[in-house]
Amino acid sequence: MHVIDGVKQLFQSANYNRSTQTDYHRLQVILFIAPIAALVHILLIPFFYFTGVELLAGLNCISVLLWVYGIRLSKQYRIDLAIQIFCCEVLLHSVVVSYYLGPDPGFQYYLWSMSALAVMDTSSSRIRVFITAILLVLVFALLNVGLFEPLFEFPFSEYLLYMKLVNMLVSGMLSILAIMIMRGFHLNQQAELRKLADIDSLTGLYNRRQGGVLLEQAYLQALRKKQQITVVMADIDRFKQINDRYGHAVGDIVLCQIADALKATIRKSDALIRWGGEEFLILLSDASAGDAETLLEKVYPRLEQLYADDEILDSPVTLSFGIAQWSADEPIEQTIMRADNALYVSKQEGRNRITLADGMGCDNPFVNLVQSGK
Ligand SMILES: Nc1nc2c(ncn2[C@@H]2O[C@H](COP(=O)(O)OP(=O)(O)OP(=O)(O)O)[C@@H](O)[C@H]2O)c(=O)[nH]1
Repeated sequence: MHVIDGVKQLFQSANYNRSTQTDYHRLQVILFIAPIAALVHILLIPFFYFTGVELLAGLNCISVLLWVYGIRLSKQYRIDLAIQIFCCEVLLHSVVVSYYLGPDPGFQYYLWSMSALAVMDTSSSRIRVFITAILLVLVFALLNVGLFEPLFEFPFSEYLLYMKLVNMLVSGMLSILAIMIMRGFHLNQQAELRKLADIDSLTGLYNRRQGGVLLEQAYLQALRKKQQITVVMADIDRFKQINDRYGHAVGDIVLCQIADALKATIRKSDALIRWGGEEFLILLSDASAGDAETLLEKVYPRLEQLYADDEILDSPVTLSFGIAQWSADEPIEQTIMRADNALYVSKQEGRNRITLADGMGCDNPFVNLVQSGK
Protein backbone atom coordinates (compact mmCIF):
# COMPACT_ATOMS: atom_id res chain seq x y z
CA MET A 1 0.00 0.00 0.00
CA HIS A 2 1.70 3.17 -1.27
CA VAL A 3 0.70 5.69 1.37
CA ILE A 4 1.20 3.41 4.39
CA ASP A 5 4.67 2.38 3.17
CA GLY A 6 5.49 6.01 2.63
CA VAL A 7 4.41 6.93 6.17
CA LYS A 8 6.67 4.20 7.59
CA GLN A 9 9.60 5.43 5.52
CA LEU A 10 8.99 8.94 6.70
CA PHE A 11 9.14 7.94 10.36
CA GLN A 12 12.27 5.90 9.74
CA SER A 13 14.03 8.85 8.18
CA ALA A 14 12.89 11.05 11.07
CA ASN A 15 14.68 8.67 13.46
CA TYR A 16 17.94 9.06 11.52
CA ASN A 17 20.60 9.93 14.04
CA ARG A 18 23.38 12.21 12.84
CA SER A 19 25.75 11.39 15.71
CA THR A 20 25.52 7.73 14.75
CA GLN A 21 26.91 8.70 11.38
CA THR A 22 29.89 10.44 13.04
CA ASP A 23 30.54 7.34 15.16
CA TYR A 24 30.24 5.19 12.07
CA HIS A 25 33.12 7.04 10.44
CA ARG A 26 35.29 6.85 13.57
CA LEU A 27 34.47 3.16 13.74
CA GLN A 28 35.74 2.76 10.17
CA VAL A 29 39.08 4.30 11.19
CA ILE A 30 39.37 2.03 14.22
CA LEU A 31 38.30 -1.10 12.37
CA PHE A 32 41.03 -0.37 9.87
CA ILE A 33 43.84 0.45 12.29
CA ALA A 34 43.12 -1.78 15.31
CA PRO A 35 43.29 -5.20 13.57
CA ILE A 36 46.62 -4.20 11.97
CA ALA A 37 47.93 -3.12 15.39
CA ALA A 38 46.72 -6.37 16.98
CA LEU A 39 48.35 -8.41 14.21
CA VAL A 40 51.67 -6.57 14.57
CA HIS A 41 51.63 -7.30 18.31
CA ILE A 42 50.82 -10.98 17.69
CA LEU A 43 53.81 -11.26 15.34
CA LEU A 44 56.04 -9.57 17.93
CA ILE A 45 55.24 -12.17 20.62
CA PRO A 46 57.35 -15.02 19.10
CA PHE A 47 59.89 -12.46 17.86
CA PHE A 48 60.60 -11.11 21.36
CA TYR A 49 60.32 -14.54 22.91
CA PHE A 50 62.92 -16.11 20.65
CA THR A 51 65.26 -13.14 20.86
CA GLY A 52 65.26 -13.63 24.62
CA VAL A 53 63.24 -10.62 25.74
CA GLU A 54 60.45 -12.66 27.39
CA LEU A 55 59.12 -9.68 29.29
CA LEU A 56 58.36 -7.86 26.04
CA ALA A 57 56.73 -11.02 24.66
CA GLY A 58 54.47 -10.98 27.74
CA LEU A 59 53.82 -7.28 27.26
CA ASN A 60 52.72 -7.93 23.69
CA CYS A 61 50.23 -10.57 24.90
CA ILE A 62 48.66 -7.85 27.07
CA SER A 63 48.76 -5.44 24.10
CA VAL A 64 46.94 -7.92 21.86
CA LEU A 65 44.24 -8.36 24.52
CA LEU A 66 43.86 -4.57 24.85
CA TRP A 67 43.51 -4.07 21.08
CA VAL A 68 40.99 -6.91 20.78
CA TYR A 69 39.06 -5.52 23.74
CA GLY A 70 39.15 -2.05 22.13
CA ILE A 71 37.78 -3.45 18.86
CA ARG A 72 34.96 -5.07 20.83
CA LEU A 73 34.19 -1.81 22.63
CA SER A 74 34.21 0.07 19.32
CA LYS A 75 31.72 -2.33 17.79
CA GLN A 76 29.46 -1.53 20.75
CA TYR A 77 29.96 2.14 19.81
CA ARG A 78 31.98 2.82 23.01
CA ILE A 79 34.52 4.39 20.69
CA ASP A 80 35.93 7.05 23.02
CA LEU A 81 36.77 4.48 25.69
CA ALA A 82 38.38 2.31 23.01
CA ILE A 83 40.53 5.24 21.82
CA GLN A 84 41.64 5.95 25.41
CA ILE A 85 42.61 2.29 25.86
CA PHE A 86 44.57 2.32 22.59
CA CYS A 87 46.41 5.49 23.65
CA CYS A 88 47.37 3.94 26.99
CA GLU A 89 48.52 0.73 25.27
CA VAL A 90 50.74 2.51 22.73
CA LEU A 91 52.17 4.76 25.45
CA LEU A 92 52.95 1.81 27.73
CA HIS A 93 54.34 -0.31 24.89
CA SER A 94 56.59 2.43 23.53
CA VAL A 95 57.97 3.36 26.95
CA VAL A 96 58.65 -0.24 28.06
CA VAL A 97 60.18 -1.31 24.71
CA SER A 98 62.36 1.81 24.63
CA TYR A 99 63.35 1.19 28.26
CA TYR A 100 64.54 -2.30 27.33
CA LEU A 101 65.85 -1.84 23.81
CA GLY A 102 66.45 1.91 23.47
CA PRO A 103 65.12 4.00 20.55
CA ASP A 104 66.82 1.99 17.79
CA PRO A 105 63.94 -0.45 16.96
CA GLY A 106 61.73 2.62 16.45
CA PHE A 107 58.61 1.51 18.37
CA GLN A 108 58.24 5.05 19.68
CA TYR A 109 57.05 6.14 16.21
CA TYR A 110 53.64 4.61 16.92
CA LEU A 111 53.15 7.49 19.38
CA TRP A 112 52.89 9.77 16.32
CA SER A 113 50.06 7.69 14.85
CA MET A 114 48.40 7.54 18.23
CA SER A 115 48.43 11.32 18.62
CA ALA A 116 46.33 11.49 15.40
CA LEU A 117 43.91 8.90 16.77
CA ALA A 118 43.75 10.63 20.18
CA VAL A 119 42.17 13.75 18.68
CA MET A 120 39.26 11.60 17.51
CA ASP A 121 38.12 11.16 21.10
CA THR A 122 35.06 13.39 21.03
CA SER A 123 33.85 12.67 24.58
CA SER A 124 36.80 14.51 26.17
CA SER A 125 37.13 18.28 26.08
CA ARG A 126 39.17 19.95 23.34
CA ILE A 127 41.90 20.94 25.78
CA ARG A 128 42.14 17.42 27.22
CA VAL A 129 42.40 15.90 23.77
CA PHE A 130 45.05 18.46 22.83
CA ILE A 131 47.09 17.77 25.99
CA THR A 132 46.88 13.99 25.40
CA ALA A 133 48.11 14.38 21.81
CA ILE A 134 50.93 16.72 22.86
CA LEU A 135 51.89 14.35 25.67
CA LEU A 136 52.18 11.47 23.22
CA VAL A 137 54.37 13.56 20.92
CA LEU A 138 56.47 14.70 23.90
CA VAL A 139 57.02 11.11 25.05
CA PHE A 140 57.95 10.25 21.46
CA ALA A 141 60.53 13.06 21.42
CA LEU A 142 62.04 12.00 24.76
CA LEU A 143 62.23 8.33 23.74
CA ASN A 144 63.60 9.20 20.34
CA VAL A 145 66.54 11.20 21.69
CA GLY A 146 67.46 8.19 23.80
CA LEU A 147 66.09 8.99 27.25
CA PHE A 148 66.85 5.46 28.42
CA GLU A 149 70.08 3.57 28.00
CA PRO A 150 69.02 0.17 26.60
CA LEU A 151 68.82 -2.46 29.36
CA PHE A 152 69.07 -5.27 26.96
CA GLU A 153 71.66 -6.04 24.31
CA PHE A 154 69.63 -7.00 21.28
CA PRO A 155 71.18 -10.17 19.73
CA PHE A 156 70.50 -9.17 16.09
CA SER A 157 71.63 -5.56 16.33
CA GLU A 158 72.52 -5.50 12.61
CA TYR A 159 68.78 -5.79 11.86
CA LEU A 160 67.76 -2.94 14.17
CA LEU A 161 67.98 -0.41 11.35
CA TYR A 162 65.52 -2.43 9.22
CA MET A 163 63.22 -2.81 12.19
CA LYS A 164 63.25 0.93 12.72
CA LEU A 165 62.55 1.46 9.03
CA VAL A 166 59.56 -0.89 9.13
CA ASN A 167 58.19 0.71 12.30
CA MET A 168 58.61 4.21 10.86
CA LEU A 169 56.88 3.24 7.61
CA VAL A 170 54.02 1.34 9.26
CA SER A 171 53.35 4.08 11.83
CA GLY A 172 53.56 6.75 9.12
CA MET A 173 51.16 4.83 6.87
CA LEU A 174 48.72 4.37 9.77
CA SER A 175 48.77 8.14 10.43
CA ILE A 176 48.23 8.92 6.76
CA LEU A 177 45.37 6.45 6.43
CA ALA A 178 43.68 7.66 9.63
CA ILE A 179 43.85 11.24 8.37
CA MET A 180 42.64 10.17 4.89
CA ILE A 181 39.58 8.49 6.42
CA MET A 182 38.91 11.59 8.57
CA ARG A 183 39.34 13.76 5.48
CA GLY A 184 36.75 11.64 3.65
CA PHE A 185 34.45 12.02 6.64
CA HIS A 186 34.95 15.77 6.64
CA LEU A 187 34.23 16.05 2.89
CA ASN A 188 31.11 13.88 3.26
CA GLN A 189 29.88 16.13 6.02
CA GLN A 190 30.50 19.20 3.89
CA ALA A 191 28.53 17.65 1.01
CA GLU A 192 25.77 16.73 3.47
CA LEU A 193 25.64 20.30 4.78
CA ARG A 194 25.54 21.68 1.24
CA LYS A 195 22.70 19.29 0.48
CA LEU A 196 20.86 20.35 3.62
CA ALA A 197 21.22 23.98 2.59
CA ASP A 198 20.05 23.42 -1.01
CA ILE A 199 17.56 20.58 -0.86
CA ASP A 200 14.14 20.34 0.71
CA SER A 201 14.34 17.45 3.17
CA LEU A 202 10.79 16.20 2.58
CA THR A 203 10.56 16.07 -1.20
CA GLY A 204 14.24 16.02 -2.16
CA LEU A 205 13.61 18.94 -4.53
CA TYR A 206 15.59 22.18 -4.58
CA ASN A 207 14.43 24.47 -1.81
CA ARG A 208 13.46 28.08 -2.32
CA ARG A 209 16.90 29.41 -1.41
CA GLN A 210 18.61 27.26 -4.03
CA GLY A 211 15.72 27.98 -6.40
CA GLY A 212 16.68 31.67 -6.25
CA VAL A 213 20.25 30.78 -7.21
CA LEU A 214 19.10 28.61 -10.13
CA LEU A 215 16.74 31.31 -11.39
CA GLU A 216 19.54 33.85 -11.33
CA GLN A 217 21.85 31.48 -13.21
CA ALA A 218 19.18 30.66 -15.81
CA TYR A 219 18.41 34.33 -16.24
CA LEU A 220 22.06 35.24 -16.87
CA GLN A 221 22.49 32.31 -19.26
CA ALA A 222 19.31 33.25 -21.18
CA LEU A 223 20.58 36.82 -21.53
CA ARG A 224 23.97 35.64 -22.72
CA LYS A 225 22.72 32.98 -25.14
CA LYS A 226 19.58 34.89 -26.11
CA GLN A 227 17.39 31.97 -25.05
CA GLN A 228 13.84 31.80 -23.71
CA ILE A 229 12.95 30.90 -20.15
CA THR A 230 9.52 29.89 -18.93
CA VAL A 231 8.45 29.75 -15.32
CA VAL A 232 5.57 27.59 -14.09
CA MET A 233 3.98 27.97 -10.68
CA ALA A 234 2.12 24.84 -9.57
CA ASP A 235 -0.06 24.46 -6.50
CA ILE A 236 -1.88 21.40 -5.15
CA ASP A 237 -5.61 22.00 -5.03
CA ARG A 238 -7.39 21.94 -1.68
CA PHE A 239 -4.39 20.39 0.01
CA LYS A 240 -5.64 21.50 3.41
CA GLN A 241 -8.58 19.12 3.00
CA ILE A 242 -6.17 16.21 2.40
CA ASN A 243 -4.31 17.08 5.60
CA ASP A 244 -7.52 17.51 7.57
CA ARG A 245 -9.04 14.33 6.29
CA TYR A 246 -6.12 11.88 6.26
CA GLY A 247 -3.61 13.53 8.58
CA HIS A 248 -0.41 15.46 8.05
CA ALA A 249 1.72 12.34 7.48
CA VAL A 250 -0.43 11.25 4.55
CA GLY A 251 -0.36 14.87 3.33
CA ASP A 252 3.43 14.65 3.30
CA ILE A 253 3.34 11.46 1.24
CA VAL A 254 0.97 13.02 -1.27
CA LEU A 255 3.29 16.01 -1.48
CA CYS A 256 6.23 13.69 -2.26
CA GLN A 257 4.22 11.75 -4.82
CA ILE A 258 3.21 14.95 -6.61
CA ALA A 259 6.84 16.10 -6.51
CA ASP A 260 7.90 12.78 -8.06
CA ALA A 261 5.21 13.06 -10.76
CA LEU A 262 6.39 16.55 -11.67
CA LYS A 263 10.02 15.50 -11.59
CA ALA A 264 9.31 12.59 -13.90
CA THR A 265 7.64 14.98 -16.34
CA ILE A 266 10.25 17.71 -16.70
CA ARG A 267 13.45 17.49 -18.77
CA LYS A 268 16.89 17.01 -17.22
CA SER A 269 17.77 20.59 -18.10
CA ASP A 270 14.75 21.94 -16.17
CA ALA A 271 14.62 22.56 -12.44
CA LEU A 272 11.85 21.70 -10.01
CA ILE A 273 11.78 23.79 -6.85
CA ARG A 274 9.62 23.48 -3.75
CA TRP A 275 8.64 27.13 -3.62
CA GLY A 276 6.36 26.97 -0.59
CA GLY A 277 4.29 24.47 1.44
CA GLU A 278 2.31 22.87 -1.40
CA GLU A 279 3.58 25.15 -4.13
CA PHE A 280 6.20 24.24 -6.75
CA LEU A 281 8.11 26.31 -9.25
CA ILE A 282 9.25 24.73 -12.51
CA LEU A 283 12.03 26.52 -14.32
CA LEU A 284 12.14 25.58 -18.00
CA SER A 285 15.30 26.70 -19.73
CA ASP A 286 15.26 27.31 -23.45
CA ALA A 287 11.48 26.73 -23.58
CA SER A 288 8.46 28.84 -24.52
CA ALA A 289 5.10 29.04 -22.73
CA GLY A 290 3.72 26.70 -25.39
CA ASP A 291 6.45 24.13 -24.61
CA ALA A 292 5.56 24.42 -20.93
CA GLU A 293 1.89 23.80 -21.66
CA THR A 294 2.71 20.69 -23.71
CA LEU A 295 4.93 19.45 -20.90
CA LEU A 296 2.30 20.01 -18.20
CA GLU A 297 -0.30 18.07 -20.13
CA LYS A 298 1.85 15.01 -19.45
CA VAL A 299 1.40 15.50 -15.69
CA TYR A 300 -2.29 14.66 -15.78
CA PRO A 301 -1.99 11.00 -16.80
CA ARG A 302 0.61 10.62 -14.01
CA LEU A 303 -1.77 12.08 -11.43
CA GLU A 304 -4.46 9.74 -12.69
CA GLN A 305 -2.10 6.79 -12.28
CA LEU A 306 -1.31 7.89 -8.74
CA TYR A 307 -4.95 7.89 -7.85
CA ALA A 308 -5.55 4.53 -9.55
CA ASP A 309 -2.70 2.95 -7.57
CA ASP A 310 -3.70 4.49 -4.26
CA GLU A 311 -5.99 2.75 -1.82
CA ILE A 312 -6.43 5.55 0.69
CA LEU A 313 -7.38 8.72 -1.17
CA ASP A 314 -11.01 8.60 -2.22
CA SER A 315 -10.77 11.46 -4.70
CA PRO A 316 -7.98 12.43 -7.10
CA VAL A 317 -5.42 15.06 -6.23
CA THR A 318 -5.35 17.89 -8.77
CA LEU A 319 -3.00 20.76 -9.50
CA SER A 320 -3.43 24.30 -10.74
CA PHE A 321 -0.74 25.92 -12.87
CA GLY A 322 0.31 29.41 -13.90
CA ILE A 323 2.75 29.81 -16.80
CA ALA A 324 4.78 32.91 -17.62
CA GLN A 325 7.35 33.24 -20.37
CA TRP A 326 10.23 35.56 -19.55
CA SER A 327 10.75 38.47 -21.89
CA ALA A 328 14.26 39.89 -22.13
CA ASP A 329 13.29 43.33 -20.86
CA GLU A 330 11.91 42.17 -17.50
CA PRO A 331 13.60 41.09 -14.29
CA ILE A 332 13.05 37.39 -13.53
CA GLU A 333 11.18 38.32 -10.32
CA GLN A 334 8.59 39.98 -12.51
CA THR A 335 8.16 36.77 -14.54
CA ILE A 336 7.63 34.80 -11.33
CA MET A 337 5.05 37.33 -10.21
CA ARG A 338 3.20 36.97 -13.52
CA ALA A 339 3.25 33.16 -13.19
CA ASP A 340 1.92 33.53 -9.65
CA ASN A 341 -0.90 35.79 -10.86
CA ALA A 342 -1.73 33.27 -13.58
CA LEU A 343 -1.86 30.54 -10.92
CA TYR A 344 -4.23 32.71 -8.92
CA VAL A 345 -6.49 32.93 -12.00
CA SER A 346 -6.42 29.11 -12.31
CA LYS A 347 -7.56 28.88 -8.69
CA GLN A 348 -10.25 31.50 -9.15
CA GLU A 349 -11.60 29.80 -12.24
CA GLY A 350 -12.20 26.52 -10.47
CA ARG A 351 -8.71 24.94 -10.01
CA ASN A 352 -7.29 21.91 -11.87
CA ARG A 353 -6.31 23.99 -14.86
CA ILE A 354 -3.48 25.81 -16.60
CA THR A 355 -3.42 29.58 -17.13
CA LEU A 356 -0.97 31.43 -19.31
CA ALA A 357 0.14 34.78 -17.93
CA ASP A 358 -0.98 38.11 -19.35
CA GLY A 359 -4.66 37.26 -19.78
CA MET A 360 -4.06 34.31 -22.11
CA GLY A 361 -6.11 32.01 -19.86
CA CYS A 362 -6.97 28.61 -21.22
CA ASP A 363 -9.13 25.82 -19.88
CA ASN A 364 -7.25 22.68 -19.13
CA PRO A 365 -8.21 20.19 -21.80
CA PHE A 366 -7.59 17.33 -19.35
CA VAL A 367 -9.77 18.72 -16.63
CA ASN A 368 -12.17 15.81 -16.64
CA LEU A 369 -9.61 13.04 -16.97
CA VAL A 370 -8.76 12.95 -13.29
CA GLN A 371 -12.34 13.25 -12.10
CA SER A 372 -13.49 9.76 -12.90
CA GLY A 373 -14.69 8.22 -9.62
CA LYS A 374 -13.57 4.86 -8.27
N1 LIG B 1 1.33 17.67 5.05
C1 LIG B 1 1.87 18.85 4.78
N2 LIG B 1 1.08 19.92 4.65
C2 LIG B 1 1.62 21.11 4.35
C3 LIG B 1 3.01 21.27 4.18
N3 LIG B 1 3.25 22.56 3.88
C4 LIG B 1 2.07 23.19 3.87
N4 LIG B 1 1.07 22.31 4.13
C5 LIG B 1 -0.35 22.54 4.23
O1 LIG B 1 -0.87 22.95 2.99
C6 LIG B 1 -2.10 23.58 3.25
C7 LIG B 1 -2.28 24.74 2.32
O2 LIG B 1 -3.56 25.22 2.52
P1 LIG B 1 -4.17 26.45 1.73
O3 LIG B 1 -3.14 27.50 1.56
O4 LIG B 1 -5.42 26.82 2.42
O5 LIG B 1 -4.44 25.89 0.30
P2 LIG B 1 -5.30 24.66 -0.21
O6 LIG B 1 -6.04 23.96 0.85
O7 LIG B 1 -4.36 23.83 -1.03
O8 LIG B 1 -6.34 25.40 -1.13
P3 LIG B 1 -6.12 26.02 -2.58
O9 LIG B 1 -4.64 26.28 -2.73
O10 LIG B 1 -6.88 27.27 -2.56
O11 LIG B 1 -6.61 25.04 -3.55
C8 LIG B 1 -2.11 23.99 4.72
O12 LIG B 1 -3.04 23.17 5.40
C9 LIG B 1 -0.70 23.67 5.17
O13 LIG B 1 -0.67 23.19 6.50
C10 LIG B 1 3.83 20.12 4.36
O14 LIG B 1 5.06 20.15 4.25
N5 LIG B 1 3.22 18.95 4.65
